[in-house]
Amino acid sequence: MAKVYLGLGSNIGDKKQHIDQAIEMLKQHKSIIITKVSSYYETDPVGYTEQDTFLNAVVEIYTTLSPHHLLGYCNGIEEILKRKRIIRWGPRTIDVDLLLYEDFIAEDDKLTLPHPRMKERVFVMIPLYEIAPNVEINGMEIEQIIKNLEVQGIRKVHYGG
Ligand SMILES: Nc1ncnc2c1ncn2[C@@H]1O[C@H](COP(=O)(O)OP(=O)(O)OP(=O)(O)O)[C@@H](O)[C@H]1O
Ligand SMILES: Nc1nc2c(c(=O)[nH]1)N=C(CO)CN2
Repeated sequence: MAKVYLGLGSNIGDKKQHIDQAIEMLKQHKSIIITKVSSYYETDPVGYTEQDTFLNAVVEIYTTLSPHHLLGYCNGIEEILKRKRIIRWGPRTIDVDLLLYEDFIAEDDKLTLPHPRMKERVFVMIPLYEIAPNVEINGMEIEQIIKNLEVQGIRKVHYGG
């Protein structure tokens, strides 16, 4: 079984419902076990800023799927939740990114591991740190990476009940 971290993001419609649905679909796969789910964070848009705030979270899973099969399943979740690719880094109902797959390093036309932009993204690093405070990315400690991040707005969301 491989330990994998996935990043989830939504900024269209009912953002929480989209993230909940993506997690539900991950749970439904017989070769995926979800072991940790971070808090949900409201985050300012990064990259393309003329869009609504995002809801972001990170999950830890164990899977027997290969990296490319897992990417295919994650892309399927995006399709079911009607994600449209119109603007690069633009609005989306759901984005499911492979952040880390064990300590695999990969780079081909479909998949780069670790995710190439994760270390610059507060919306990834803060939820990841919450559930994996000792993880290393490209040989760097997560605490060190977080110390060097530029300021990007992020607020933990507290749901009642
Ligand atoms: N680690 C990865 N996780 C998810 N997709 C990846 C990864 N590495 C490469 N890709 C490729 O990137 C392509 C574009 O992904 P996507 O449309 O989700 O990008 P984005 O979310 O808009 O931007 P970003 O890649 O900066 O998060 C996907 O079709 C996929 O093949
Ligand atoms: N806050 C935030 N900004 C983004 C996000 C995201 O998930 N959250 N995803 C992007 C492309 O993957 C681009 N910008």
